[in-house]
Amino acid sequence: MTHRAGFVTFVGRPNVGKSTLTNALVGEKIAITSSKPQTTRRAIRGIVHRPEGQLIIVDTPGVHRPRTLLGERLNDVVQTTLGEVDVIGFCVPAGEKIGPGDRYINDQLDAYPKAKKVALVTKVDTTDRAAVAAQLLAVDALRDWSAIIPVSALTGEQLDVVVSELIALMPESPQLYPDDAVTDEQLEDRIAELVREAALEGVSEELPHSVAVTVDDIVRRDDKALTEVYINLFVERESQKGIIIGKGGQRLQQIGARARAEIEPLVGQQVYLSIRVKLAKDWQRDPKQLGRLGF
Ligand SMILES: Nc1nc2c(ncn2[C@@H]2O[C@H](COP(=O)(O)OP(=O)(O)OP(=O)(O)O)[C@@H](O)[C@H]2O)c(=O)[nH]1
Repeated sequence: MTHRAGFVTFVGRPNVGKSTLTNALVGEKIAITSSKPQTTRRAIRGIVHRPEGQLIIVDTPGVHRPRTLLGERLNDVVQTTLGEVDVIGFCVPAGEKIGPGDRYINDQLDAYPKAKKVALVTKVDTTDRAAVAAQLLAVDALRDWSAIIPVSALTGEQLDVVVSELIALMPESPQLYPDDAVTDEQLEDRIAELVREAALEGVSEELPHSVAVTVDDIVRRDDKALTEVYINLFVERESQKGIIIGKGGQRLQQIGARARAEIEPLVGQQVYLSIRVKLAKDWQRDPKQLGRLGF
């Protein structure tokens, strides 16, 4: 049997379900998701193993018109990734009409002639069969795709088809990662992302973009089965500190509890989580601060 392996990335407007699809295919949460657009900030790699091949999924930020330096850097991440992958999966939700944003991204794909292009009609569970069929036709008219696949990351419908079609498009290659690898993300980065995800839940539209999280220190205690995790959570304005912390520190406590529940299985033991909320004034527009925060 020929073994195939290679890289795929999903592109599409913010919020079309790229990260959720990545997690569903990998079978483990490696990318955080939220109902707020533009949650993903870095290229994250998830790995899918099958006897016939290996897929390395590079999850990228959604493409959008940049309004800040952070926005520009996120678009750069996408451009670099697109130039390096074997297959590009263009995502459009089943229940939303194809608009200028989708067309803009589709046009951009011409700049990457080496990559094979697949269309994924996502979130098919949100609409009926007739609407899905209509969307498949609309997507077909955009370009000559190597495949067009309807899928739901939520119900799992057609996930196996996505995997086998993508592997079939990969070059012949031995395994690129060991059998047990699900991601090449560092533990520290995964922890920071889980805290950011917890912080994004239940906040208003504007705040999510202002939140950045770094891990200060991870200490595995010798005297007991406990890992201490020290987190810095940055906001851009003094007023945002109050929103994150909440009355009597209540919101911050909830954020900590939610994040801890996800971090403990990753670390494999009980976690003490300390989150310090700090001000990094206008960090999204400041090159020096962006650098310090890892962008
Ligand atoms: N019903 C349904 N909802 C979905 C599905 N996939 C994703 N969603 C929801 O759509 C929203 C956005 O999903 P994400 O995976 O964060 O979208 P994204 O494209 O990665 O977004 P960015 O990181 O902003 O680019 C979340 O609220 C998901 O729960 C699906 O198959 N069915």
